[in-house]
Amino acid sequence: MTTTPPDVIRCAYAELVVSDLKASREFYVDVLGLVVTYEDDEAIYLRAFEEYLHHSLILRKGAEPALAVLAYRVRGEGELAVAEAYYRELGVEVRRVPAGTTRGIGEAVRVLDPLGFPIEFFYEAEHVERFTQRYDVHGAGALSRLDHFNVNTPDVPAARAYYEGLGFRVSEDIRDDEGTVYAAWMFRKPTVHDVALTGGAGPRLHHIAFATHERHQILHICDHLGAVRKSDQIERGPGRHGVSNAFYLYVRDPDGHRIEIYTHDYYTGDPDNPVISWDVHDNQRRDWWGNPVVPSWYTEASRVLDLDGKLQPVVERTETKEMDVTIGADGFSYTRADGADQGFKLGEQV
Ligand SMILES: O=S(=O)(O)c1ccc(O)c(O)c1
Ligand SMILES: [Ca+2]
Ligand SMILES: [Fe+2]
Repeated sequence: MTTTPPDVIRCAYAELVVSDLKASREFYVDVLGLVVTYEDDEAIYLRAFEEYLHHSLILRKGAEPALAVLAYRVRGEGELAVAEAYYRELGVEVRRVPAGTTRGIGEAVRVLDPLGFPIEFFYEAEHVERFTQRYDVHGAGALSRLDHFNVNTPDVPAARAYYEGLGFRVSEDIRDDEGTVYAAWMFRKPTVHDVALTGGAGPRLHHIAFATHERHQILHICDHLGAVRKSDQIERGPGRHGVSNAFYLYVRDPDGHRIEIYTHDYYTGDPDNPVISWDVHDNQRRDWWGNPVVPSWYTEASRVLDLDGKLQPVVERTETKEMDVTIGADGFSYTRADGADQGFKLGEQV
């Protein structure tokens, strides 16, 4: 690449297509407590309590539940031309999007990136009230901000190289002793990640994560789902991640889109931030307490749309799959890496 990449600040918003706006509103607003910035019959624009840009999540009514866009904020309007040149040199589809194409967002550049994801770069956005200290409207499960995207892509090293080209750095990864890489976490903002690359058939959206300040807010969301008899929307957790050290919960929205609620990861902003590499057979990598990763977490994810709103085909992963090497007949995970008793968990337990 001869051109410099756009200066990305952070992950900023996602647009999800949902089949039933009312059912989705009950999930994202009534249960998760996101704030409605604007809504009409076609779409709902949502933000978390610390956010002052117009939205960090759009729910758009449509027949085919899918990811419509992942948007990154860049450091200034001038970065749009940089993004345009960078992606034209990559040889992928690039479009200039006039201000207001997306309510609340200024001029933007949209690309279908080399991994097959619809990505937007923007700077200008409408400011709305920041509810940081509006404790009178925070629920007991208040979400503070969007934290990261997690995407399924078949070739993690290739995806990592693409994101490193964009100036993202790796904070943690999961690999085996043959050198297969199963996942990588990459950041621009000084936290563990803005985007995670999860080896698997892709392009697919694995999840979108919101941060809370406190673990008890995550526990309240679990209790709230129990109270409305929607505990089946809890997919995995609550628990403590090995990678990132975050306390976490995964829930599935009415269309099956996966949302993570996440708190307590760590600062990564210094140039010499040490990269943490996990052995794929370490049973504490994905849950520090050794609790099992439910198979649906490995297999299910949301399809993505191209820039014209058509479903993108999915390419299977050709390298070994994490689920195959850690659970099932050939799978194993240890709690202790060496010594007589390694605390093996049999496949069906992990
Ligand atoms: O399950 S992992 O500990 O690998 C993990 C760490 C951070 C995340 O955001 C995540 O979704 C999953
Ligand atoms: Ca706490
Ligand atoms: Fe996550």
